[in-house]
This record gives sequence, C-alpha cells and structure tokens, in this order.
Amino acid sequence: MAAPEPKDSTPAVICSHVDITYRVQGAKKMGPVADEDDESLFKNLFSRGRELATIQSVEAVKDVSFVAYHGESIGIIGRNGSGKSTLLRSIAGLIPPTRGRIWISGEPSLLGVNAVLMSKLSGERNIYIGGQALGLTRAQIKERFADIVDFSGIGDSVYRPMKTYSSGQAARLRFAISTAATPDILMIDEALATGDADFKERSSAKVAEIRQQASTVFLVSHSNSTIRELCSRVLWMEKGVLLADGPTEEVVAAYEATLPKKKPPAKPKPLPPAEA
Ligand SMILES: Nc1ncnc2c1ncn2[C@@H]1O[C@H](COP(=O)(O)OP(=O)(O)OP(=O)(O)O)[C@@H](O)[C@H]1O
Repeated sequence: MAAPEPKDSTPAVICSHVDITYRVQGAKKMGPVADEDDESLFKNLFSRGRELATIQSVEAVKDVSFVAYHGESIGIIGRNGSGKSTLLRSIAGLIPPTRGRIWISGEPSLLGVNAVLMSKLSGERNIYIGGQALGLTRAQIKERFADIVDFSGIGDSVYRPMKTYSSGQAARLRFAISTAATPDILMIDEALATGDADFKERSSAKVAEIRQQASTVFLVSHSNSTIRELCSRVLWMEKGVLLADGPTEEVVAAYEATLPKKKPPAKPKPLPPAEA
C-alpha cells in the first residue's frame, strides 16, 4: 500500500532498515520441576547448580523503513508485542537502533514526559518538572500554568500528589504538559485511551492544532476509532515487521479483517416476576 501524499514534502523522520533487539541479561532457565513435594520445590528454588545464566535476544523491530513528513499524523497499530512502543521510543531517541538509522528533523517529544514526572509530588510541581524537560523556562511555564490545568480538567487536584490521581486524571495531565510546548514531533503512546468523550474531543483538536504548525504526530493506539479520527496514515506492525504503510482506512480495514470477530453481547436474562 502506498502512503498518502503529505501536505509538506519535507521529511521529519527517516527510518532506514531499522532493527531493534533487546538483550535481556541474567535471565535464568530453570529445569523442570520434577515432583510437587516440598523437598524438590525447595531444591528447585535454591539449587544454584541447576540455573542456566543466559542472554536472551528479543527482536522487537525488524528491518523497518519509512519516511514521515512534516504535518503528517501517523498511527501505529498492531497486536500486543508487535513492536509499536519500541519503534516509537527509538524515534524519540530513547533506544538506539541495533542496525539501520533514524534521522530526525527537529526535537521529538514522547508524550509521556512520564519518565520525569514524580508521583509523590503534586501535579503543580510536575507541571514545572515536565515543562522544563520540554525546554520551557520557569517563566514560560508560569504563563501557561492555568491553561495546562484547564486543559487537563483536573481543577484543584493539581495541588494533590499525582499518586492520588485516577489513571484518567494522570493521563490528561501528562497530555496537557506534553502539548504545552509545540514539539516538532509529538509522539503519543496510548495516552488518549483513558480520557472521557469531552477530553478526547479537546485532545483531537489539540493534535490537529499541532499538525497545522507543521509538526508531525505519531500515535500508538489499540483504539481503531481514535486512529481513524486522528491519523491520515497508518503503519501496521506485526511481530516487529512493518506489514503495511498507507492511508488510514485501507490499512485499518485490512488489520481489522485479521482480528477475531467479536461475539455479540449476551442478551440479559429477564428478571423473575416480583412476588406479590
Ligand atoms: N525492555 C524490554 N526488554 C526486553 N524485551 C522487551 C522490552 N520491551 C519490550 N520488549 C519486547 O519487545 C517486543 C515488542 O514490545 P513492544 O512493547 O514494543 O510492543 P507493542 O506493540 O508496543 O505492545 P503493546 O501493544 O502490548 O503495548 C515484545 O516481544 C516485548 O516483550
């Protein structure tokens, strides 16, 4: 499938034959547990002689190539473990490719200033920490503070520690912080899935605004409706391989055709008649 024509023909990201392999060190394979009696279980837990120190390789991304242009909004879809987040994190510069190259024009921002946010601290403190991680000055953050809180819709909860937030509140605040500075390349990993309908509408508008400023948006999501709503182009990953790259409807429809059909919900049983 051919990718749709971009509005701006300046490349923002070039991935060329990218492989990403995780090396998991110190993984140990135990021998099979022979008996269920207490003695052999104890031996299996503590006998060092039976452990095999190994280094396991996980080929998370295999030979992925594509070019993303300024102003494009690109969805990344695929089953669990297909390599979507790994690819995104690599574009964000967090994981170096094992082979191949990634060129980026501009500053990528992975939604999920997560890495720097601290759950013990209040939302307010985290807005400052996250904002500074995005390159904003304290004065700029102060200026945008009210807008960030407004956008996240968390109100006075901003003064409570983030660990007391619901997952939806935390995701909304992360989104609001990450989009407080218009990044050259915005990467969103599943974060939109947790918001309510109103927040989804506002975040869609925000993504559109960011795209208009000629930024590139990457969105990893299991929600095909979110992908359809926000993306003009879709990359479909399958077992680390880029299976398709093309216009959203074509790729999502082809992906959906491979998914198991959902069973219709069971009809609720009628309640027994109330006793007189
Ligand atoms: N830090 C890690 N160390 C070792 N293997 C990892 C690591 N992170 C991911 N993997 C493996 O790499 C593969 C791709 O994982 P990745 O998280 O990129 O997939 P994904 O498509 O984003 O999955 P999901 O939809 O479930 O979030 C999987 O086999 C996963 O187990």
